[in-house]
Amino acid sequence: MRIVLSGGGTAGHINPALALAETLEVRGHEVFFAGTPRGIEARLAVEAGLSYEAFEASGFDRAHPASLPQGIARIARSTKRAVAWFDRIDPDAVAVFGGYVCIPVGRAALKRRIPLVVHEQNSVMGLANRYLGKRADAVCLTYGEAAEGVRGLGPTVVTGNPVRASVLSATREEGREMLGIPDDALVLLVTGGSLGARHLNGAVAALKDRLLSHPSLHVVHVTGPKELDAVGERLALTPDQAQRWHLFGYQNEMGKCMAAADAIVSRAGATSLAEISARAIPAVLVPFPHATADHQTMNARSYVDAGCALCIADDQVDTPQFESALCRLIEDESMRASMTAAARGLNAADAASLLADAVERAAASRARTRGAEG
Ligand SMILES: CC(=O)N[C@H]1[C@@H](OP(=O)(O)OP(=O)(O)OC[C@H]2O[C@@H](n3ccc(=O)[nH]c3=O)[C@H](O)[C@@H]2O)O[C@H](CO)[C@@H](O)[C@@H]1O
Repeated sequence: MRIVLSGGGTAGHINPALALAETLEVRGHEVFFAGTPRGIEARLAVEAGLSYEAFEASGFDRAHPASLPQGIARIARSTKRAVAWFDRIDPDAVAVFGGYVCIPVGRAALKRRIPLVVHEQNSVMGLANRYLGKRADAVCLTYGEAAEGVRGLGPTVVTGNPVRASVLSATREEGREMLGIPDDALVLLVTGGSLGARHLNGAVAALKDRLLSHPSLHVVHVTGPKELDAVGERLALTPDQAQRWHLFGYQNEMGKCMAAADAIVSRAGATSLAEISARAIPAVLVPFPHATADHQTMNARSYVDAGCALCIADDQVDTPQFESALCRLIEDESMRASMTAAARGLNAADAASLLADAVERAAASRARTRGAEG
């Protein structure tokens, strides 16, 4: 079958689509990716070897009211182009993962009666997914609660959030070799998600001396592409300290970094959480407080309730509460062991497979319709 995947804006929407693409390709399907011309998806999907088609799409910027008619006109043009593209490649199903680019791609699927599957990573549905989900053949969820209170959604199924093979299969040895970190060191990974988190970066940097007072600790600090220089300046690492504080802007080998880590400090983006639980890494989570409907705090809840993470509110990261949570994570080996045990199995290990099943079911309904028409 020929399947089109679409998602854009941040890696949190894109990487689950890439994980699904891996499974669909193993099952013998041909996969295409539709994203924007300049978004991060253009790089990630092409690096993953997928055939890429670009469509302009943008949201509404409240500070610039003129962006609304411009955005609507752009979506109308892109929908028309996506319809023409579908007429050429004749896909059996379209699966969308969130981000504005999904609106023209999803609308084109509906116009051409191509089965549409929506995947929502978060505990609260995003705008594009909510809009398309009402007419979708299947709405696949990571958290069942995401459908609560959303009227008129298509049939829902909880699949979990698919994790890429590179994250699942990386080994601790590979990770440590890539980072140049000895086997007996304790490794703390710090990440603010694909865009980075300035506040969290600053709070961790402020604890530099405290953290490095642990003689065996190495910090792998993935700052976000735009934050690297500022964090570097703030840390002002001496050559000796730089041996144990490994700084990256965007890390292409996140799977290896996770495999190398004994503990993690992270925002609570849904895709990061799926990866953290798939690798069962003890975590301190600091949800981004301004995410739509505070969905990161809700994403984090099940991990905290299950006992595999501590959660610190963003406005507490400059207080002793954050410092003591971090020190506990590093120093309390038995707490880490019980967090690891609790994390195993929290995110459905078969999420990619369940989602691929849902896409295949939707695609098969089109094949049946074609058969009946023929
Ligand atoms: C500010 C905001 O609204 N963020 C949203 C965005 O976050 P964001 O894009 O940050 O998404 P996540 O934190 O969930 O996932 C980040 C993904 O990027 C990868 N990665 C990250 C950094 C890096 O240097 N290299 C790398 O490969 C991670 O391994 C992971 O696969 O999408 C998520 C999933 O819909 C939402 O839950 C988040 O709320």
